[in-house]
Amino acid sequence: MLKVDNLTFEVNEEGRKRCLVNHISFEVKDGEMLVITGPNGGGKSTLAKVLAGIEEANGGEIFLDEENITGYDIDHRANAGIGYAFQQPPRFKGMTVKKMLSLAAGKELTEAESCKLLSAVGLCSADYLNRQMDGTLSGGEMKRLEIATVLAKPHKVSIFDEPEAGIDLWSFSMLIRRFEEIHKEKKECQILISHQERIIQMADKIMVIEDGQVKEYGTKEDVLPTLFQQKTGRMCGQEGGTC
Ligand SMILES: Nc1ncnc2c1ncn2[C@@H]1O[C@H](COP(=O)(O)OP(=O)(O)OP(=O)(O)O)[C@@H](O)[C@H]1O
Repeated sequence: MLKVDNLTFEVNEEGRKRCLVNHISFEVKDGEMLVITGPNGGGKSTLAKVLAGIEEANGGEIFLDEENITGYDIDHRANAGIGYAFQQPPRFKGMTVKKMLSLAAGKELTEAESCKLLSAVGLCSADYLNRQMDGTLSGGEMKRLEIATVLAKPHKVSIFDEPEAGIDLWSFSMLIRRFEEIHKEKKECQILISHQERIIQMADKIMVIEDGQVKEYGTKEDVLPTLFQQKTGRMCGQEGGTC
């Protein structure tokens, strides 16, 4: 189980503090899927980066199965069981897809295992296994490979930031199927950041984040009916304050 208590993260913008994650608390039980949604620039990716240890929280605590992981760096959190797929994945020159998948899995993968992973994200292994993870791959290909690296091994918590972004409809359907399979196994906590209705519909719980704050948080049954009717009244210059 992941438990997040009063998490805050602020940045200094030209001498002014701005709170991007403002006292956020929530929990995700084993087997549960939380979908985080909300307007652009609301703080969803920043929250994901703080959870993964890419950004360091200014306050609050994160527990993974009773273990306080707040002080852990990115490697330590990954070892503790947090898997994270970036919104815009980084490229690695000199690394093949096959090598990257094996590194992500923590063991040398067979051809069949790599193939299964690539199929889950709609890629044909014959075309990709020996490709370099570099600038020759398109944005959508990189995105799908990044997701495959998170799917390469079980995690206690898997975080996917806008998995739908830049992915064609056919690959998206394959991916949804894989998320549903993991969800049915009821072992991992899944956190999906998304604006996509089909993904939001899969959730057990939905959290809406705006201006770094939780605007709605509850079961799908509670949050979904009002979700698509909400309007945001945000004005220029109103975003964010201090934590
Ligand atoms: N390191 C940083 N320094 C300053 N501002 C930042 C930093 N990282 C993000 N921001 C700003 O914080 C706000 C939240 O960004 P974030 O990427 O978390 O939003 P988001 O909810 O994921 O948006 P989207 O739906 O567009 O992906 C944005 O206004 C962004 O420009």
